[in-house]
Amino acid sequence: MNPMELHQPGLRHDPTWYRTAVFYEALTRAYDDSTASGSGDFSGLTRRLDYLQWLGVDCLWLPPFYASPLRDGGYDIADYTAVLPEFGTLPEFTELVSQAHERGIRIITDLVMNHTSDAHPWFQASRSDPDGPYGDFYVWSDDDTKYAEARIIFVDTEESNWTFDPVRRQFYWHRFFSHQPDLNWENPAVREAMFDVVRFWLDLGIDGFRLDAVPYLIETEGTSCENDPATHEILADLREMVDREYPGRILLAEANQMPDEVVDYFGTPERPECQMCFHFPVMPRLYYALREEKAAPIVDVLAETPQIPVSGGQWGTFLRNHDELTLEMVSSEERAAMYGWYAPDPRMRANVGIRRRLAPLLDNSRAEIELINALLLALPGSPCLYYGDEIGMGDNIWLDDRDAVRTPMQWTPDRNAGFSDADPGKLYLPVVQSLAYNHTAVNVESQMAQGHSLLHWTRGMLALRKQHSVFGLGDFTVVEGDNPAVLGFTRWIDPATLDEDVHVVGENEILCVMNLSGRPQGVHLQLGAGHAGTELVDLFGGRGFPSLDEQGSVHLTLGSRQFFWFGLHRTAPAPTPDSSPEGDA
Ligand SMILES: OC[C@H]1O[C@H](O[C@H]2O[C@H](CO)[C@@H](O)[C@H](O)[C@H]2O)[C@H](O)[C@@H](O)[C@@H]1O
Ligand SMILES: [Ca+2]
Repeated sequence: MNPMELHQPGLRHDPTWYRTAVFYEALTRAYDDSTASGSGDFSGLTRRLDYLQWLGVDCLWLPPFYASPLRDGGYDIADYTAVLPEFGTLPEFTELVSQAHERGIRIITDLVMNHTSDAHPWFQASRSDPDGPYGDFYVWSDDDTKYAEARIIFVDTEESNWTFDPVRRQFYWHRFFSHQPDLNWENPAVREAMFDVVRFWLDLGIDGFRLDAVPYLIETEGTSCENDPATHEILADLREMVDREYPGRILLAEANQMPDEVVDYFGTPERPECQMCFHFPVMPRLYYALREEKAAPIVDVLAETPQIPVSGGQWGTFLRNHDELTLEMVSSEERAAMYGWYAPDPRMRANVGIRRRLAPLLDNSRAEIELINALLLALPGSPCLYYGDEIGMGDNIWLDDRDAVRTPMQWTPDRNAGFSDADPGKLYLPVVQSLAYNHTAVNVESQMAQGHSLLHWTRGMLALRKQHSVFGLGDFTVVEGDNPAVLGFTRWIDPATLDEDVHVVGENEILCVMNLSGRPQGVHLQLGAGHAGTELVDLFGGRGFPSLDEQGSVHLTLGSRQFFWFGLHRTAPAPTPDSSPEGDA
């Protein structure tokens, strides 16, 4: 058992907790202001833990809250082991961690390994004293011609990945903003310093890290400077250290890459890297499938996704986060279509993506919001919700950059949406005041009071998912159907094949059927003869569905954007995993 867990009364010993967990991303600054300063803080987050527990959140992901000039939402770190004073103190942070643990909620934080702020003392020392201990901490060059094949990521603001520093009279390398110099990971001292940062936070009891912008650690001439083999070596070394010194803590990769490249961030059985990787390619396909009214984009991207190469690995899935909805992982034709559907106003775009929240993206259609969430919860992976999307919060495209989607959480219909007691003019960003998403209409308190609100619906869905570990642990098989607008798939598991310490509850085989179209659809689904006579048991409590016939097929009718989740209760024993589930395919 992980010794830390002896001191964490609310946490159950569960080495693979992240495979069945629901994650929730909350910005400390945006969640709750306990001091009327105009900015959220740790104590504010702590007093909202009961809400998160009620909602069904298992793990809170906190983006950077470290000392920072805040020129990139805190991803520009000026001191890795100090917290931003406006967010509170280190003891207040550790209190947040222990209060979360008491409620059975784990906490992961962001680790920004690729770069620092230019205000970081390491950079200041590096630029002023090239021969000193930090002289080689960053990637310096006499000219700006190296690594010419590396793309620019922040295309809205940057023209080059090199910037001239007038103090050192050399160029420094940066994959993001010019105020975020890349660390030189070829230098062993950088690795030591960053591993110590990791130890510092793990010693405080956090449960792991989201590894920010992790493909860009190492640069090699003549390459894209992404996914370098030496970057993978660093990650494998990091995992080795964490497993040795802090067993049970997790690493989650933010590698915005194609399926065959992102999968490498799990590492290999001999050299594991991250237990989890965000699945960037699947996210835009969910939105694409909804507008094209076809299952194929989802089926295709999952078919292109290689098997996770290590045991115990898990995808992290999401609909939105604190960044733009990135369109880097779709083709230029798909991107053009998505801009047309989802970002008709150029103000809605940022870099290669769309800076809008979930509800406005879907025109506040409750049916579409429910359907895309049902996809998120049923497809392979552990889902990560973005704060405020559980109540259908809106965005503010008149704010700069990704601030559009980082406005204060809307708790009540009162002043400042119950987020802060400060003068409204003092808030770090204004509360959303648009007609459709005004905080007087969209807030937690009102939705708590309405049994059919999106908030109650979301909570119910998380609870249902939790009753069936197959959603987190199971395999995925597409079911053959005759209607391209309907996605059918099974999630299935053979508990006998799982390690003893993996705790399984609920159905072993679930059929999910989702109508991606805005019109009613009929579909004939073919599960195969091994499923002959199988009963369909609606997990939402509905009745009167036909059983599968002797060929293992069934005809279903779905309303506009409707979905079903059925337990499959076979009349004959399930085939062995090799032959299951049918092709039984
Ligand atoms: O620290 C710099 C940035 O790192 C993350 O960036 C990611 O977001 C980008 C879009 O905003 C994306 O294009 C890139 O592939 C990612 O690595 C972080 O999430 C950002 O907030 C941050 O600015
Ligand atoms: Ca780098």
